[in-house]
Amino acid sequence: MSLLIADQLTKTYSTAGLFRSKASNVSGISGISFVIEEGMCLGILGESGAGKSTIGKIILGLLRPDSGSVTFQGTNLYTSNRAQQKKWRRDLQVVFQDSYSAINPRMTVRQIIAEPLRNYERMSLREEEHVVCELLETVGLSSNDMRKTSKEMSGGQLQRVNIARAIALKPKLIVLDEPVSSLDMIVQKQILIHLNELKEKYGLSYLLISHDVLAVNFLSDHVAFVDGGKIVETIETAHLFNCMHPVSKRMVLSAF
Ligand SMILES: Nc1ncnc2c1ncn2[C@@H]1O[C@H](COP(=O)(O)OP(=O)(O)OP(=O)(O)O)[C@@H](O)[C@H]1O
Repeated sequence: MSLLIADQLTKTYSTAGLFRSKASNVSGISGISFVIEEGMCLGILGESGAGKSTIGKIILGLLRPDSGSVTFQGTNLYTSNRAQQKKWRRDLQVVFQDSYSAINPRMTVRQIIAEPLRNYERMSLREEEHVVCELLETVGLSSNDMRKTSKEMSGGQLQRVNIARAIALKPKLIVLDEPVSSLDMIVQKQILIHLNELKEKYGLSYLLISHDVLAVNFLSDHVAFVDGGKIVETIETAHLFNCMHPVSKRMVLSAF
């Protein structure tokens, strides 16, 4: 069974025009279908306005599609009952682009990472501290970082904290929404290498949403190119240079 199946997702945004009485429809996404298998990374690659964030929000259960379905571990996200929702919220995690805004600045690193553990696991404070230490080491930070707040960390360190939090409950799938876009090149590479190691170590699956061909090329097994709200081409990353669609070609050629 595939881990996640997105089937014919469509979302149209309507905005009421300032001087118009009728609502006017503007673009969104249409007919978006893809599958993510266990242990695999699918990259969703597209230019600004292509529809990437809309797809990400729908997959995370944050934006109901007009039509189509998202099936995660055999459960339809938008018709699931409370018990099923609790399970998929645990197994489906996210790392966003902007590590600072994703984190409450008053919380310590320990509190940030422990939050999902407190929501889902019953453990003593001592056990919690032990797990947080292990998670910090897993993402290349030190247990001494536990008492720091986000203000005392760099963007790259904070993105590692976000990753530690995302893997704390041993999820099946992580949506990575432009996870390295706000970081400098060297830190980008470090984080991508780390995400790849975690994928191998824990058999994690990723949905990598990005405009960055190099990041997608590094981490993904398959790439779906999105343009104008539609998937225009899906290929194995190993064959990236054989892409056929003009938009895919333009993106690939401009990156290398
Ligand atoms: N809340 C909204 N109201 C109206 N239109 C929207 C809304 N959100 C997105 N859109 C439109 O839907 C289309 C897809 O937007 P989306 O944010 O999914 O693209 P994107 O690929 O994530 O872009 P970017 O990389 O710039 O964030 C765009 O044309 C955008 O203008």
